[in-house]
Amino acid sequence: MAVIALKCSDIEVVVVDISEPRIAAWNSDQLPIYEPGLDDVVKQCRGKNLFFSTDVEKHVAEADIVFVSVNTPTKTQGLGAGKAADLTYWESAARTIADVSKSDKIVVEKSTVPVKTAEAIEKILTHNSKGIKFQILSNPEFLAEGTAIEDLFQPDRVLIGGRETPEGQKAIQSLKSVYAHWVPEDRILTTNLWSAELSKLAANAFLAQRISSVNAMSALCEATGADVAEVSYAIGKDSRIGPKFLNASVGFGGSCFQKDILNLVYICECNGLPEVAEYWKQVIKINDHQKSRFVNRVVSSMFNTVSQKKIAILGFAFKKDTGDTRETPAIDVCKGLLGDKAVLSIYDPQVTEDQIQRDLIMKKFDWDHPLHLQPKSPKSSVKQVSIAWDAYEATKGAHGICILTEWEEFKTIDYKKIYDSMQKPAFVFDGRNVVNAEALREIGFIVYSIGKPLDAWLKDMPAIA
Ligand SMILES: NC(=O)c1ccc[n+]([C@@H]2O[C@H](COP(=O)([O-])OP(=O)(O)OC[C@H]3O[C@@H](n4cnc5c(N)ncnc54)[C@H](O)[C@@H]3O)[C@@H](O)[C@H]2O)c1
Ligand SMILES: O=c1ccn([C@@H]2O[C@H](COP(=O)(O)OP(=O)(O)O[C@H]3O[C@H](CO)[C@@H](O)[C@H](O)[C@H]3O)[C@@H](O)[C@H]2O)c(=O)[nH]1
Repeated sequence: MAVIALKCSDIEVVVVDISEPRIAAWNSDQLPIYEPGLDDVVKQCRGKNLFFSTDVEKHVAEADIVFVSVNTPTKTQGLGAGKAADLTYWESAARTIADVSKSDKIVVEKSTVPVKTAEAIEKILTHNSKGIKFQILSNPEFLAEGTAIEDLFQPDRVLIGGRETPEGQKAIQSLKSVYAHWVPEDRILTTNLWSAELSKLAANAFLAQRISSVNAMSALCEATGADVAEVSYAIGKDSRIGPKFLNASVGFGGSCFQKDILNLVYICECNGLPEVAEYWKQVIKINDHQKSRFVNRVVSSMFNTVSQKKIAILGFAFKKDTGDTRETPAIDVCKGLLGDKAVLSIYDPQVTEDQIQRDLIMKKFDWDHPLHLQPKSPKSSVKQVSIAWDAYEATKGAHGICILTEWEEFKTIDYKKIYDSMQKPAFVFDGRNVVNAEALREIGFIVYSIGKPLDAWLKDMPAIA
């Protein structure tokens, strides 16, 4: 919304949210999320044509176009628990729109939703409409965190789905004219509603599938002596495959991939397609396998026990350039190591202590609810976990280091200084392939890099899954 405000000075944008602390933060100098370039965009428009408010009803009533970007968590109870999208917040937003509207509106699905959600939303809106006309459009968001501003300034495509009626087509044109302020026309795709809704789930499923595919290969590389970076490079040269999104890792995280695939799996099951559902489920199974394979590698390399050993965790966010920890692989890796009684010292340049403690205690899927509905701070903290201010403090006296986020600073820290302060033998388990393994081996470290030929030490201590 901030980018729309920046690019369309003739449009007034009001962002409304039921969370008071969040809106207060958006109105302050300390924005509630870390995203490169965002501060600058907000500062340029806030108070001019970009406003943040908790007065949902007033601003919805006044708007011509309402973008609904509320959370769509995975259901934790009842029908479809663990898979289906929980549309409680969406339904509540739609009811608010229906209740407070006094003029015709375009309602845009910006949240990622199951296919056919627009049909349900239409029913809620028209049921209470008092003669007011609503047009529903699907306009899924494809930005990635960490590069959100770049992605929004120069999107590969903007996708708008709408009804095939004259009113639907007119609404599509209205939304298209917003993006046309800065996006070339040939990058604005228009489709029917269901294609737009499904394309979002399909895009994330394909992207996640690429990572699970390369991660599956990484296991085979370790077993055979192949190097996953060389394999990725070689296959990426095939223009049909392409070079992007082929980095092996400790596993994918983030608020979208797992949730959206589970949602896709559920939709397949509901449509009588169990084989298709099973196919997509494998993407998540491989991702879970990759995380537990990493934990097993750490434990087995360190004489099959990490009990009471200090392990430094470098990086907790789900990727670099964000403070977001939703579904970060670091949660499962840390829980796995804690299960083996390790003592963890965690450092991440953008994640707070409170957030890390909360993540290690929170139940699966609980993170995806509005802030004020989540537990405020952990009832108790995980005692074997401490948070460090930098990589040197985190690694002091440690037996091993796990690199779980690819922050640039982890490439340039002084590993000799770190080695000297650690217990010996000193281990580095690089879950993001960011370090120069050879240089670290020369210092004296035993190094494990995902999908790379194994040190003699590691070969002698196979990780049994
Ligand atoms: N984060 C991403 O990079 C990304 C990218 C593409 C799509 N999406 C999708 O966008 C949606 C939102 O994701 P997010 O990461 O911004 O989630 P989020 O949890 O950070 O934000 C959702 C906000 O909606 C507010 N909210 C809930 N119910 C409300 C209501 N009835 N009225 C007003 N506000 C309400 C919450 O308080 C919260 O601040 C999800 O469907 C997600 O899948 C997210
Ligand atoms: O080669 C790669 C690329 C990514 N990742 C990991 O995959 C996860 C997701 O990364 P990324 O897709 O870059 O970030 P997200 O912000 O989750 O963005 C995804 O999810 C968004 C929400 O739906 C979509 O809008 C974006 O298009 C889609 O890329 C992260 O843990 C990455 O570290 C890898 O392990 N290897």
